[in-house]
Amino acid sequence: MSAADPVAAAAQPVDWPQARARVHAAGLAAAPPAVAVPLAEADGQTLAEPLTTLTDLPAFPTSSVDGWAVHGAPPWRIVGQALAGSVPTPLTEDGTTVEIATGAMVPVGADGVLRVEESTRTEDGRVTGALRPAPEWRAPGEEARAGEQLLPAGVPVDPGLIGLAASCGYDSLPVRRAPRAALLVFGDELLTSGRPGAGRVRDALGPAVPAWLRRYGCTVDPADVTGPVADTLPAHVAALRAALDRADLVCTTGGTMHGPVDHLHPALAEVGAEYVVNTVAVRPGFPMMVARVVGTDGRPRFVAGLPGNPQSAIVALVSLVAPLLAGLQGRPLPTLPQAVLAEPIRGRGNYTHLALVRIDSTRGTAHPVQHVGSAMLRGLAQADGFAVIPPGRQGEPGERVAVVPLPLIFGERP
Ligand SMILES: Nc1nc2c(c(=O)[nH]1)N[C@H]1C(S)=C(S)[C@@H](COP(=O)(O)OP(=O)(O)OC[C@H]3O[C@@H](n4cnc5c(N)ncnc54)[C@H](O)[C@@H]3O)O[C@H]1N2
Ligand code: MOO
Repeated sequence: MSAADPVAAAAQPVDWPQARARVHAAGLAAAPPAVAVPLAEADGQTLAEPLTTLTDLPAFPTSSVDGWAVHGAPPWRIVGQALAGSVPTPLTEDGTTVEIATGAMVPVGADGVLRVEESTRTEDGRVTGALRPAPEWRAPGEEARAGEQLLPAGVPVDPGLIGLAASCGYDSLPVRRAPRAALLVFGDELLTSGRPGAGRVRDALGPAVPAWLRRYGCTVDPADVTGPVADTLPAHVAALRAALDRADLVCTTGGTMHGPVDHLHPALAEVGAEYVVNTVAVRPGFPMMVARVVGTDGRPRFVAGLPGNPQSAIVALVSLVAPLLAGLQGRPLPTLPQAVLAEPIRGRGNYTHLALVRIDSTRGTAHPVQHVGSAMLRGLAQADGFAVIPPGRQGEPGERVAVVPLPLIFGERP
């Protein structure tokens, strides 16, 4: 092996927390510039600048009830109407009122708004009743003052944020667009349909990884999922080049080791990739890696090598791909929730152990699941995430540990 041989560089696994921080920083450094997108297209993108309100919220004194805006002492003579959507004539004369609708601007000079159901009419058609002590309108700025920061940069744009942005005057938002990902599946032994047998297994990652990636906020076009790629170096290099032309992130599955038909590392060398992280001190999934490839346009792209064992591939997704994508979207490194272990979990020596668990969200406890071999997916399909058992430790019942969540929607698993 020469010093330039990427296999030689593979030697030292990086600590799991350090690997996460390193790929996140690499993603952040390569985050594309902000673009303005219409509100209706912003869901799932990432806010690139803090959201500050463009006006006071509310922007004008707003009646919160249907009733009467009054000036002076009762009874009040009706002098007009204030409907939502316009600027009402000021109330200047004592003993006058305008009928007002919920959401209408309260006229200048109003002392109060009387609810319609708490008002009566005098014989001569005037309005009377007792005002409640608390005002029945929303004061300008009671929710926020013009220029006030409502949310920081780096938060995901979701329907709640979109509604808030509309309410404070935005037509478009500065966002970092969702990264585009591609997937290359390596492994001649893989079947893409039918039942496994006779030495051949079903490709479990080609259908599943794009779905996981979309849940991390990526765009994955079905045309960008390729596989199985033939187990030759030229086929790997060609597939990698084609995918790098289209995608910000190319995930690969399998071939992360150095077996006779594992061509990932030599293919990375051919395309001029440099490792960000090459092998991580974590079990399962230690051969996971992330490399950067600078395109002819000068823009960096990333390759994430997920190990072929199916559970290990998902460990690599939650361990490295999630922080990398957070960085590429200008989001902070995801903080990990915690849970209390309900049962012991063995340690894995000098490696961090990521152990599949179900979370009981009412009790805040983490429960190990069965069928968790790195080649198995049965445990994963019932789990909410992975409990993190640090190197040199055992997970003891009652101990509070970090949990890396799978990107599931809260409450999605029964
Ligand atoms: N001599 C050693 N061999 C292996 C070691 C080791 O330390 N020394 N580590 C094992 C570990 S750990 C892992 S993880 C795997 C990683 O291997 P690769 O990333 O090179 O993956 P492959 O060899 O291509 O496949 C491994 C395994 O996974 C199955 N596979 C692959 N792709 C898929 C897929 N899309 N869907 C379903 N199953 C898939 C494949 O058939 C193999 O059984 O290396 C170990 N070896
Ligand atoms: O680390 Mo391997 O991923 O144990 O299966």
